[in-house]
Amino acid sequence: MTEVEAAGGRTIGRLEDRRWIGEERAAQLAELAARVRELTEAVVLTEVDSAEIAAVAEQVAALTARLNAARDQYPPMAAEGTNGMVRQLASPVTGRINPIAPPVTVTVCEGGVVRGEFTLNTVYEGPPGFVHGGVTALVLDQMLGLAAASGGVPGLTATLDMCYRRPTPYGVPLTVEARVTRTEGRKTFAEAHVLAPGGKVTVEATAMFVRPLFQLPQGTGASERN
Ligand SMILES: CCCCC/C=C\C/C=C\C/C=C\C/C=C\CCCC(=O)SCCNC(=O)CCNC(=O)[C@H](O)C(C)(C)COP(=O)(O)OP(=O)(O)OC[C@H]1O[C@@H](n2cnc3c(N)ncnc32)[C@H](O)[C@@H]1OP(=O)(O)O
Repeated sequence: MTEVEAAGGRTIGRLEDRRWIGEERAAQLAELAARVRELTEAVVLTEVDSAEIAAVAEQVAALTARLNAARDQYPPMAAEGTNGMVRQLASPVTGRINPIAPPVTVTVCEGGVVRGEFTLNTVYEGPPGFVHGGVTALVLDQMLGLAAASGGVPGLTATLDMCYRRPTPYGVPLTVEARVTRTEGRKTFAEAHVLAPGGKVTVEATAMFVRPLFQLPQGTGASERN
């Protein structure tokens, strides 16, 4: 397939280097990731005594060693989709198998419009009581990139501009909507926003994606489903 060269001669996007996992294994890993998300929040919120913390730390280290007993060099970034497009299962935003992903559930609509549903827990706190602005930027970047890939030209983020209108609450369902505004050659422009319950916009973003001169892997030009 493709060999993609980036700065420093490093190659990216060689999908043939990745393990392609099936639905059953993806679902099993998604279940594990969900348990680890709960663990992460429990670590942040726990009030158990120090002996218990030490005991749990030992057990978690043992569990990590069990998973590392057989381990790959790369995430299984892609699994085959029904339409021949790849699914980035370990995305830090949409990846069901990645414990640091909220994860955002994505729907790709017609005409470069992408919609996502997600809830952030206390782990993502920035200002007390609200979501960290870098986390909403992460989510918006990914959704803008997906809009570009599905309705414009797939590319890397060249610019990302954020406008924080109101603090974003955690622990409640949030919506993110992104759409392509125009395409000029290798450049795709897109806009997006995050909506709190009740429909109030908390964050707006605009971005420009540039299709790199190196060849992108097959499957990056349309929808990403998780
Ligand atoms: C993208 C897919 C990757 C593979 C994934 C595989 C499977 C997944 C499947 C589906 C996924 C689909 C979508 C992915 C979703 C989200 C994406 C995540 C987004 C990221 O997480 S991505 C990481 C952060 N991102 C970078 O790591 C970029 C580092 N950067 C570069 O790699 C280069 O910088 C590059 C390529 C951007 C441009 O480089 P270049 O050499 O090709 O282009 P060049 O300089 O010739 O510019 C051409 C024209 O763009 C204008 N231009 C360029 N840069 C500009 C700027 N900053 N401001 C204003 N204008 C700018 C010029 O002014 C000129 O304009 P003009 O033609 O009018 O003169």
